[in-house]
Amino acid sequence: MFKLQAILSYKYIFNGCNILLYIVLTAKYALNLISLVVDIMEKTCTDALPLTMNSSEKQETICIFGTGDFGRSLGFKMIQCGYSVVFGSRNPQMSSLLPNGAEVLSYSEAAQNSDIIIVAIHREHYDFLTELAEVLNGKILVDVSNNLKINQYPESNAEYLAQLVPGTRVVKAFNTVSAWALQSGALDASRQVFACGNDSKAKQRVMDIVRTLGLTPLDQGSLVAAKEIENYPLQLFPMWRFPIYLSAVLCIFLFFYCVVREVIYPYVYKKKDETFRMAISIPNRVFPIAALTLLALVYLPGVIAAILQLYRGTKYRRFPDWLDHWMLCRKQLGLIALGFAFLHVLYTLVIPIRYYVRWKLRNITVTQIANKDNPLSTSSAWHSDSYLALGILGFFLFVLLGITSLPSVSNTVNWREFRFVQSKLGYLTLILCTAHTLAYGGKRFLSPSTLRWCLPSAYVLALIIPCTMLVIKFILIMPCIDKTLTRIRQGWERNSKISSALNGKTDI
Ligand SMILES: Cc1cc2nc3c(=O)[nH]c(=O)nc-3n(C[C@H](O)[C@H](O)[C@H](O)COP(=O)(O)OP(=O)(O)OC[C@H]3O[C@@H](n4cnc5c(N)ncnc54)[C@H](O)[C@@H]3O)c2cc1C
Ligand SMILES: NC(=O)C1=CN([C@@H]2O[C@H](COP(=O)(O)OP(=O)(O)OC[C@H]3O[C@@H](n4cnc5c(N)ncnc54)[C@H](OP(=O)(O)O)[C@@H]3O)[C@@H](O)[C@H]2O)C=CC1
Ligand code: HEM
Ligand SMILES: [Fe+3]
Repeated sequence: MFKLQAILSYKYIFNGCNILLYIVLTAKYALNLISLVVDIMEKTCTDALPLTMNSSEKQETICIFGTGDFGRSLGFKMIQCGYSVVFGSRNPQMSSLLPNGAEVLSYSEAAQNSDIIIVAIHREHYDFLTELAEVLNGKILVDVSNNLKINQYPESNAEYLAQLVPGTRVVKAFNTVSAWALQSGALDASRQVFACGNDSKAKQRVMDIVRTLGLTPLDQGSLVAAKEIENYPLQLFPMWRFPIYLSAVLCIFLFFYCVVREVIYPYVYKKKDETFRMAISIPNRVFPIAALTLLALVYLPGVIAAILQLYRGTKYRRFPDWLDHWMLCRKQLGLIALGFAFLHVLYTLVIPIRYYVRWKLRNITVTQIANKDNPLSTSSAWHSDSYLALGILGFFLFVLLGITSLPSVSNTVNWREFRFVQSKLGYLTLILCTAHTLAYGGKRFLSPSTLRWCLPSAYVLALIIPCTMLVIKFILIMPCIDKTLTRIRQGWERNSKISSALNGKTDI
């Protein structure tokens, strides 16, 4: 008994010691943690110091020519960021519209105050700058101008400015940010500022200013790039145009195809009014078919490119323009396809609450009650469950592809991971969606009873491109062909081998 008590008290003491030790250790870790936090805070504070010092250092004077909308907005932003701003104007009186703290002088007086001059004037009014050539000599002129039309002038505005005042160093920048966004602070659109110029020091200084204003400079090279930069704000979704036209044409064609089969045909033969199908049934054919076809068209150019490379025996020859263009708008094609797949899923979700479907179900129930002998068909249950499961899995991967194409996500994965998702999982998505459609068709596939005016069911059309493409892809990944293709992609050339062999023969 005593022994037991002794053991127990020993155990308590031991436990007490353990707890004490635990408290001491916790306190020690807590102290360590606090000192670590203090360290980090001190470090952050000292790291923050140069920033505050920088802001006092950057009391640089910038001259802005033109007191119009853009000049004023840029001046406002620059003063906010700690620069001192001098405006050059035809009428140098201080207007209430100009930002507080700015100075307004005549153009030539203003130019003498800074070696960076932002020309916030329309190109049509640049002529007077030739008179200021002497004052402007050696200075950095920043051309911010835009045109009203793409390729409006033979040369870019920035190159024109450089020709007009040859002694200056012209840099193109800021044309992609709007006056409104600069002033309201709501830079929702784009923070990117494309910059180009022949003098790299001048370009770097302008890019430093861009950075200080909280924008992101993107170096586009020499002044030759100015034309492209000037066209950029005038373009309206250039990479989206072809995918949008293509999907519109596809949807219109499919819609009329289904109307002929499912509305006009029953009306002509059975005098039945089935026009209500145009609201949900037909769109729920058009959208999934368009989604599957567009998804196949995302992967088709890769297959065509591979065939071309195999045929040519080299990767060093350019693809035809149409293929290049097609390759470049695959992302947009894919995202439109994803949009259509979403529509298909939404239309599918409402199927059970449709009046027509409920009416049909009621009728089926009544007939079932009449002839009670209607056992569960396991094969039908398998059929419907399997095509639905394939659709759900396909849709899941489709959404995954869409998520990885968001810049915030794609920036966090490396190139190999991105290719894996986009290429490998992309093909898997295509296989699952094609299998979903094939399984949906089931035994009815190509059965003559489904033909109406010789037109097959719409989903048969949906399968043409994906199936053809998958068969070709399957052939391309056969080891013998894949090996040649991989060698070609690694730089091997068939002709150079033949020619070197020939050279070898002549040598002998
Ligand atoms: C929802 C959705 C979102 C998408 N988002 C994006 C996106 O954000 N960004 C994007 O780029 N695409 C996106 N796509 C499009 C598509 O997923 C990708 O373009 C995908 O990489 C295509 O895979 P692929 O295997 O056909 O082509 P790739 O892997 O690009 O190959 C195509 C062809 O390029 C050539 N090639 C490939 N590698 C080499 C090499 N090393 N040397 C020489 N030639 C080579 C070959 O000829 C090859 O056949 C999206 C698609 C969908 C459905
Ligand atoms: N507004 C915007 O959102 C953006 C504009 N830009 C570019 O910025 C430049 C200025 O645009 P914005 O401020 O909107 O235009 P505004 O018409 O509002 O201003 C232009 C300014 O140019 C000066 N100017 C000099 N000479 C002449 C002249 N002969 N006739 C008329 N004006 C003259 C004027 O200033 P003063 O009276 O003081 O002499 C005038 O206020 C343009 O090249 C434009 O393409 C670029 C990106 C966005
Ligand atoms: C959650 C995912 C999905 C579900 C639940 C689903 C469900 C369905 C259903 C119920 C049908 C039959 C529609 C009808 O009777 O008219 C159908 C057909 C079809 N689905 Fe899906 N689907 C899904 C995803 C997808 C995806 C991602 C694609 C392709 C990109 C796709 C392509 C098709 C096609 C082409 C048809 C045949 C259309 C027709 O001719 O009627 N589905 N799907
Ligand atoms: Fe395009």
